[in-house]
Amino acid sequence: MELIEYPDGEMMMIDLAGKLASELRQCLLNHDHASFAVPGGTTPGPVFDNLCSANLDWSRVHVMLTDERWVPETSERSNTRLLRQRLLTDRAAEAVYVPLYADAPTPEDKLADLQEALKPELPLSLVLLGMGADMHTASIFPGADQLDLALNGTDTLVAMRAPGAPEPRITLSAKVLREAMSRHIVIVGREKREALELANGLSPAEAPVAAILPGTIVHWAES
Ligand SMILES: O=C1O[C@H](COP(=O)(O)O)[C@@H](O)[C@H](O)[C@H]1O
Repeated sequence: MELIEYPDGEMMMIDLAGKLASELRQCLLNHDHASFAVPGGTTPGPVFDNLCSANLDWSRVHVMLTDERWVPETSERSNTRLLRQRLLTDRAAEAVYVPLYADAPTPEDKLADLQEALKPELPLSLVLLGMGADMHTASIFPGADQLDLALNGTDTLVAMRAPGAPEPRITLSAKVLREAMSRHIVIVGREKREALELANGLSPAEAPVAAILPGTIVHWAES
């Protein structure tokens, strides 16, 4: 893992958006499209605000989430809602959106269909991830019912429930995240920095983020 420390969060979000844009441009030079997975939650909004106006051929960028909470887009908890409001706007409105949610009572109802739709996107070109203070990344949570499948299985997507997650989740598996061509994590705050350092010495079963740290660039700012 490589750790980049920034003097402040605003600078980090601008710099990281620039790095992601330049990786996407580079990828589009050599491929017909780029598959780009991004997190939800509270952290990535400002990265999206800076990235959505980047000058690149967004019509050849396929954007998807690393994980989704199984709630409709009308919910404040919907990661898709965040993505539509903050990333798939301005120039990035031209991007192709690959959904990780469909209207059905449980993620298991749509798992096979969503997984099928992801096939042409693999391996992912570029992944941006978040991390919780409990050391989960995407929706791979410690103590989750399908943790072993998400960490060690060969499926692309895993549906799961976890003590730390208020609703059912669907998540890209550790295998898909590890096989991505390029991987970044963005975190803010002392608590998450300490969690990251702790995770570095733990097993993925204890600290799921540890499963994808090797080869990952972590971007951190204190506030
Ligand atoms: O629930 C989630 O949590 C993680 C971390 O979120 P944050 O609010 O602490 O930044 C996020 O990366 C993931 O996509 C999301 O579904």
